[in-house]
Amino acid sequence: MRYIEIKAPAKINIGLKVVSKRRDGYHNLSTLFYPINDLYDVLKFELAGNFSFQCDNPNIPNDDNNLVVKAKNILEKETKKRLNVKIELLKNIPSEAGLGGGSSDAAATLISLNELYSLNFRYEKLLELALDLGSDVPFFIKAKPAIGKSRGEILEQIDFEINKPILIVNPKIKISTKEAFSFVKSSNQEIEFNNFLTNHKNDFNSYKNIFENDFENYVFEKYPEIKIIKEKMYKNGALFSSMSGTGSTVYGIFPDVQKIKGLLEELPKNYFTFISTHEN
Ligand SMILES: C[C@@](CO)(OP(=O)(O)O)[C@H](O)COP(=O)(O)OP(=O)(O)OC[C@H]1O[C@@H](n2ccc(N)nc2=O)[C@H](O)[C@@H]1O
Ligand SMILES: Nc1ncnc2c1ncn2[C@@H]1O[C@H](COP(=O)(O)OP(=O)(O)O)[C@@H](O)[C@H]1O
Repeated sequence: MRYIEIKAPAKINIGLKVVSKRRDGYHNLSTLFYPINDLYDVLKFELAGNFSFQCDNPNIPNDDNNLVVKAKNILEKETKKRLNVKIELLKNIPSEAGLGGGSSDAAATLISLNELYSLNFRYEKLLELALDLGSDVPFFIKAKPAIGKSRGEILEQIDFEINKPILIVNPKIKISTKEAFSFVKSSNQEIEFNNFLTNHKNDFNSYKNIFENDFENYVFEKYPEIKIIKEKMYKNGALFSSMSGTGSTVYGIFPDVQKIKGLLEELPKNYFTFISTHEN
């Protein structure tokens, strides 16, 4: 095999509690990661005479600071092999948006190069390498709905599917994850996902009582425009709405696409919007 093309999906966080601050500077989290399979970046890998990397979005780093290049470098260090590969990245997922785009690209690179070069790294080893690249990266190795603990690397996959359309709105406000963590207050509370979902899986209306995002307080106060998006989601019939990750993306689960169309009319035209109907 000389060529691999792969889709790197976005994620949303359904509930995101910052449980406690750790000695290593990171925070323990309690969240449910959910992949958005129909919103994805595309990565192309081709064996070549030397290494090259190209990204179609000029606002994303195209050097060693790109998580794709970092993932390639980590594999070179681990295997002590030069990986002469031509990589192309086509971005669709907004960045610094709480949708995990860069993390997903990094995971897709680990998976693809493992296959292309027959490196034979197993799932557990890939998870370890992924965590060195970022807290969100381990989830994307499988990209299946999972409860995340610790920094996000302790993953419990669960049988969970949202069978309703999800509207994703990004107001193009960039939020640094590091900055958001520096302002957030730890709650010392974990979300009891398994208990709750056993009885309320499809009862999206009841999610708002239990699935909170601890970053909303700080982010909504700094950028009231983001809070307004969530309010508009509910006003237009969302069953559940929340900010994803550290923002600025807000998503809403709706009973039908018709209600979403009404809301789209009300949103500024420069916003990024996407309706996920869960197709691949
Ligand atoms: C908050 C989450 C929730 O899914 O999503 P995003 O909003 O970024 O998408 C993630 O945990 C983000 O993961 P990721 O974007 O990989 O973060 P990292 O590169 O590991 O860390 C960036 C910075 O955020 C802080 N950080 C991150 C994760 C964590 N569990 N505790 C932290 O304190 C640290 O200050 C770190 O230096
Ligand atoms: N492949 C990539 N795609 C997007 N951002 C990247 C990538 N590689 C590195 N970055 C950097 O990572 C940061 C944001 O990553 P991203 O995953 O888009 O944010 P978030 O986790 O908030 O969704 C930005 O500072 C960006 O410059």
